[in-house]
Amino acid sequence: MSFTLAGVTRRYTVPGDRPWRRVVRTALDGLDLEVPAGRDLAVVGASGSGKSTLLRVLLALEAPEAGTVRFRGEVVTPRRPGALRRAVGVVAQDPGSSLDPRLPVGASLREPLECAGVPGDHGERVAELLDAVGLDPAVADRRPAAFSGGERQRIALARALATRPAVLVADEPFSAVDPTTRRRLVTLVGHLARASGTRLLLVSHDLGIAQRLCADVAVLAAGRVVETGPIDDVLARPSADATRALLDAVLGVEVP
Ligand SMILES: Nc1ncnc2c1ncn2[C@@H]1O[C@H](COP(=O)(O)OP(=O)(O)OP(=O)(O)O)[C@@H](O)[C@H]1O
Repeated sequence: MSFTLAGVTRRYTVPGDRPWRRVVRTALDGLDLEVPAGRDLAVVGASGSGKSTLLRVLLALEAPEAGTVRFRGEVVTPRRPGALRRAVGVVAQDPGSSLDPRLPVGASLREPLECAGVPGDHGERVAELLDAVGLDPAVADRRPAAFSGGERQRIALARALATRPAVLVADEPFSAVDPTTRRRLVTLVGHLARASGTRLLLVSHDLGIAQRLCADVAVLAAGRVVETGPIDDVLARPSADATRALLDAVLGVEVP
């Protein structure tokens, strides 16, 4: 996958406690991160640590105020995303945000193929994608409202994988579904990624899911990467307070 972020700072200016006041929030604070090719990375961290902002900057959807984002060695920006858009599929937390409620799901699956300029009417690929995520290809003419939350997330996953991207970026993709559906989706994502050779870049607050799907982890705190490495080692021997706090929250005990 091969992303390199160097000294990335992203700030937001928000209204303060008086109409004329403004407060600057530093979401990413000189963040450095190397995501090597051929590895699956989980980005974990407490709420507000900057995970979603990191994804938006890394996907060149937002420009940082300082620092650079490189994809396969090339600097990428919202105006010049280079090879990035084609190489990456994205699954959001809420499948509602990636599926147009007015479109039959077959059309939603066709869209990324058309945008990428893939020739043909894509009927076969749409059927293959629905089948791959465990849905009957005959449902292609139904609209998103006809599906459950878990099914919609499967369709969003199929859409993200439609163009056979090199990297699947997923922001808390399992948080809006019930535990049973979540387990099935986690297994499905792992299976599909392995089957298609797609690398995963997963944002999650669930360390168990992160460990199940990714070999590496980067722990974020206050807009910086405070610890990174093989996830089994990091979770067994955490060195950053933020990692210990995440483990405390999962285990319900203090990790020394
Ligand atoms: N569009 C925005 N406008 C204003 N502030 C923002 C915006 N996006 C993020 N922030 C602020 O930046 C900080 C980091 O937010 P971010 O959503 O990246 O964290 P997160 O780790 O993804 O949190 P969560 O796990 O709760 O989703 C927070 O203080 C947040 O309020």
